[in-house]
Amino acid sequence: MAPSTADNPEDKDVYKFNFEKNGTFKRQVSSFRSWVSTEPGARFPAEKDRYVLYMNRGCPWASRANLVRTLKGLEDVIQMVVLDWELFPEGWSFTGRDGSDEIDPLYGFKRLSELYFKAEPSFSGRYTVPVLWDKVHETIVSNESSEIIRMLYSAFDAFLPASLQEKNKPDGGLLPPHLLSEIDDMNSWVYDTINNGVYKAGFAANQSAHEEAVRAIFKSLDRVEDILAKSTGPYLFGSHVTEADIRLYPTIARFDVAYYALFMCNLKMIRHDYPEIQKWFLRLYWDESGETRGAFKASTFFDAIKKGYAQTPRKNFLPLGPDPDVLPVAS
Ligand SMILES: N[C@@H](CCC(=O)N[C@@H](CS)C(=O)NCC(=O)O)C(=O)O
Repeated sequence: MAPSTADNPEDKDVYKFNFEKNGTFKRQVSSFRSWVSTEPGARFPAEKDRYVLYMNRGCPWASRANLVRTLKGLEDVIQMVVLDWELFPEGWSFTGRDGSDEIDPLYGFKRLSELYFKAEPSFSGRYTVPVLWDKVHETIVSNESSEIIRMLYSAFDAFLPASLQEKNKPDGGLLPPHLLSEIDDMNSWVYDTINNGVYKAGFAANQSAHEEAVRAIFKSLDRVEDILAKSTGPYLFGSHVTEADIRLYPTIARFDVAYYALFMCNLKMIRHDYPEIQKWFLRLYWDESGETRGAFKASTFFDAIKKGYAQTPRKNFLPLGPDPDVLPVAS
């Protein structure tokens, strides 16, 4: 039987978040932080058919992991399991709805929490996606998407054709060593004010925390717009897709369809107000070339995104946007 939905999302324990003193939403720090490695003797060696990515099509953090799995062509190397888009009171679940898995194919579980308890019987944190699972040690390697994606860039390259291996890619691949510190710098403000910023806006405990988050989002989107306008190529760091594009993309894909209305990030829309970001987004979404092979579109599920965010609790914030409230008469 499919798990039941709480009538009022506010009643769900899963939506009882932690906040800073000023009311800013505080995300849990991920607790499984091991790495798949090609080093001899590694506890989690890079092997084909050994690891499983548990994901959810609405979640931007899980989607970035799915995106990199597809971008790298790892579909036959790393198994993927899809949970329902709805966050039930018991957490992420297997229902078979909308293309998700009916039941956990490994252990017959109905909830993601069961996997967490299999890995660590005393686990007391949140049952988040994505999860990278090791079928040999029967445990979670990592539940931190920023680290999972870095594992996927090159650890499994031995199982891929030469053209998909990072060492053969022009300009150093998805995380070029010469751009590492610049990409890390960008990741840090993009995470704080955009990727996680939208959650700070939507899940703020009070109006002023909401407003602070919304203003920070648009300040950073202006900054991204400027970076793209000055870029020497179509992407954030020039002619090739890098981690910076990968980490920005899931939030931009969700912006107009979910965050604008449902998290009240409504000072501006990407499609109408940010021409450079819109051009960048459409290029990535529709690209079928050898550079991405359709991976961005293939990892974007608007139906699950809308349904997933529509079931999150609404707060009665006073909307900041649109800005201005009314446009001048057209001349
Ligand atoms: N830092 C984590 C965050 C993952 C995360 O918060 N995922 C959300 C879904 S978008 C989740 O699973 N939430 C369930 C919960 O908090 O109970 C990552 O990037 O992997």
